[in-house]
Amino acid sequence: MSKLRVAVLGAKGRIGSEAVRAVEAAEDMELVAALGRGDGLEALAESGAQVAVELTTPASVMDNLDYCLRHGIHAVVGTTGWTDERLARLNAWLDASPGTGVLIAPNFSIGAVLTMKFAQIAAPYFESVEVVELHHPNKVDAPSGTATRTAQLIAQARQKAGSAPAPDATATALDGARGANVDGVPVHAVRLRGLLAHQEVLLGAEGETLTVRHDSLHHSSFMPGILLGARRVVTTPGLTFGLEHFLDLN
Ligand SMILES: NC(=O)c1ccc[n+]([C@@H]2O[C@H](COP(=O)([O-])OP(=O)(O)OC[C@H]3O[C@@H](n4cnc5c(N)ncnc54)[C@H](O)[C@@H]3O)[C@@H](O)[C@H]2O)c1
Ligand SMILES: O=C(O)C1=N[C@H](C(=O)O)CCC1
Repeated sequence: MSKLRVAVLGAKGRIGSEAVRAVEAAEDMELVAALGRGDGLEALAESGAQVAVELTTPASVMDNLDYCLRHGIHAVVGTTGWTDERLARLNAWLDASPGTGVLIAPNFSIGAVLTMKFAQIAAPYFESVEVVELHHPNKVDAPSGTATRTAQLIAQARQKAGSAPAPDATATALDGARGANVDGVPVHAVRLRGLLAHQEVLLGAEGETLTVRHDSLHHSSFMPGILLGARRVVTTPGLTFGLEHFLDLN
């Protein structure tokens, strides 16, 4: 059986360098390109890459995906910074490249995906819910893509259930003290040397609280999700948002 030809973009970065090693170690994959900042994208088409694993920066991801979709190269994207406007642009490119698939995964780790699922299930049963994400201090965006997605999923679940807004009597607050408001859910971002990627969803009701916590302790936690994404995206045209769709969790 022929091997899946995979390229990694952001190959010298924290997660990209781990992805290079994971693809090289996968028996059913061949690493055909490993590109860093400043490397020409033409190496993707010239190498015959079927899938590009995009792990760069919010500033670079759109140009890289534009190239991939113009060349019919599927993409597995871990880079953050997704807005409605960016998703609309990506969907337009996908419409012009029928048969090509893109997976955007706010988080590739199974534990983080399950955290989001558990939070979604629990959210309508508690009056209060807030998200705290904690990351290494080299992270350039806040709140994390995972926390933003978690808050959006919580808000959707509460809206569907007809939940009331969470109680909050705050009348005066320093800017930022109550976190960022993501669809009505407060999201707090901590940046601390020694951490990698962590998240707590705090839920509260009269007389009880529930905390759903996940810790990524090493970048290896993201690798099974990236490899699964690469295997599945080649037969899944269009946009898939969230690894849960490839884990049959929906
Ligand atoms: N979805 C997930 O599970 C997951 C997990 C970890 C990190 N991330 C995200 O992945 C991204 C990268 O994170 P990181 O910690 O590895 O950052 P990093 O800064 O260590 O790595 C990014 C790398 O991309 C390179 N780069 C920038 N522009 C490029 C371009 N045009 N072409 C090729 N390479 C380019 C940079 O030089 C750098 O080496 C961030 O958005 C982060 O939030 C996602
Ligand atoms: O280290 C990072 O940067 C991470 N980014 C993703 C996010 O913003 O959610 C996933 C976790 C690690």
